[in-house]
Amino acid sequence: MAPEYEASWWLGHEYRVAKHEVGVEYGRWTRMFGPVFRIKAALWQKDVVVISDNVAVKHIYQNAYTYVKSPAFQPVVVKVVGRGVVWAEGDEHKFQRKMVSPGFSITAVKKMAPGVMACVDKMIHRLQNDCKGKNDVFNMCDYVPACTLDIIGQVGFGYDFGHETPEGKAILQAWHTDVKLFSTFAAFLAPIVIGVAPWITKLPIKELHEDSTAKKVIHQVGRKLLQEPPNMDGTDIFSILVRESYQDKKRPSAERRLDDNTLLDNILSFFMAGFETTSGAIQLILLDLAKNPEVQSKLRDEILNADSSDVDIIESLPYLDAVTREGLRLHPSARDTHRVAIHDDIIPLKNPVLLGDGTTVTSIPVKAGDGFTIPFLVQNTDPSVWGSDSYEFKPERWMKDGGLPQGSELPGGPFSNISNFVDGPRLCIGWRLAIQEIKLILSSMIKNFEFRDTGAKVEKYISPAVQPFVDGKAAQLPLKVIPLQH
Ligand code: HEM
Repeated sequence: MAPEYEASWWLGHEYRVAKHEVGVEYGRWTRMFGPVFRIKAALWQKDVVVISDNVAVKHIYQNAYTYVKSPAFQPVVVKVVGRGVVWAEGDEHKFQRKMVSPGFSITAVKKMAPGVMACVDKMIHRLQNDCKGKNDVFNMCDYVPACTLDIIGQVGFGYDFGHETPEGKAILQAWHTDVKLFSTFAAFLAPIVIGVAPWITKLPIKELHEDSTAKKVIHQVGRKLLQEPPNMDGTDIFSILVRESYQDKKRPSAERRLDDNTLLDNILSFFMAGFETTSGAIQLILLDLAKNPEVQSKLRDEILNADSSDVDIIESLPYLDAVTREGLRLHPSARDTHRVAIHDDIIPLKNPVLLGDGTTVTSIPVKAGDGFTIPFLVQNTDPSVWGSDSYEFKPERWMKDGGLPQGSELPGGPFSNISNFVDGPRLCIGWRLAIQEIKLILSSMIKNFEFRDTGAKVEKYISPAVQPFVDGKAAQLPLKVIPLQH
């Protein structure tokens, strides 16, 4: 158990976790107590087990229908992302996941590359136009999130959600408001109160029932598109999913198809799960590059030498690849994920755990209702696995022989064995698209600009995904931007 004296009498250890930078408290306690320990939950709820033992975490992910997202938050999830794949559990999840997967296949994501590039070019031109002097400082949060939103509009819908369109403006404005709100004490407390008293979500309070701005916009645009015949050549996710269901409608198929509401809720889920996560990771990698000018110029040399706009060539540049892997390792887009067991089970452990009573266990007995929190950054930066420089940004480790730990020492998952996209039946469906976006955005930015650190102390907090903060203000990443002529 994390030290009792560090817990607030009514907020447990949870508020301490939220008040500190992402991963700091989990990391400190893991160093003190090992990869399995308990913390006190807020409002006198059951203790939560914080677990970064890789074998245990894999077990939790692989048994995704035993370890579910907290049912108490479902009404909140519905409000934000609707009843799509992010919300669904059990058989409904299996069904929806199968139906939406064609939208994220290797072939589908490859075909999205020109759309992604068009949005990246728009952002590059915008930043070039805004650069007046040689040493201008820009808040990257005004540029990168607008670009990743634009990308999801393009690849999700084949629709322009650029920052200058009314729809894009409405979603970005709502996002800025939400980011500020999420970092407040009230936002910390609200989900916990809902967890304790789920009936609160049924109270006749307008704000609890009104759809989010993004939900309204996406459904409005989607309904218009659904009136039209399916686009049989469209490479966007919406067209692919409509086509799939359209073909199903014509085929005498026993399989249920996605109804229009579920289809639109899924598109909404891709927006919400895909735009802020990707933009946060890109921004924090840009900060690493600004703080490490020699890495930045090595990367620029590689990009300029390749001298190519061919997406396949850019995506396979070895140093860009190493920068992407290292950047993601250090900057998971979420602080943690939480699961609740719906029936009794036994979780195996990689390393035995010494209990408070002096006994040692090699597995954890689980009772229905037990809660587990998996801290992403702790998993990616374990010094006993990555070495004493585990917190440092060193892309070279991905390139040199023997620079990487054995796969069996790492969390696992679809990309580089790092924790960012989780694993098992609920692993991030958009991970290939995210990697493509990160590489294409970084390569264009580094080719066209030099980024320098301003000396501002940038910190990482959850709001609701990991965000850069300066002086307690959310969505702040000031960087000196110097346009380059080639
Ligand atoms: C760097 C970028 C990204 C990161 C780090 C990331 C991370 C994650 C994580 C950790 C989860 C699991 C959450 C949980 O179960 O607690 C997840 C799920 C999901 N992600 Fe991503 N994501 C990224 C980009 C994207 C993109 C670009 C899309 C789509 C356009 C997307 C769509 C989804 C969806 C739909 C789920 C739910 C999957 C399911 O439950 O079956 N993500 N993502």
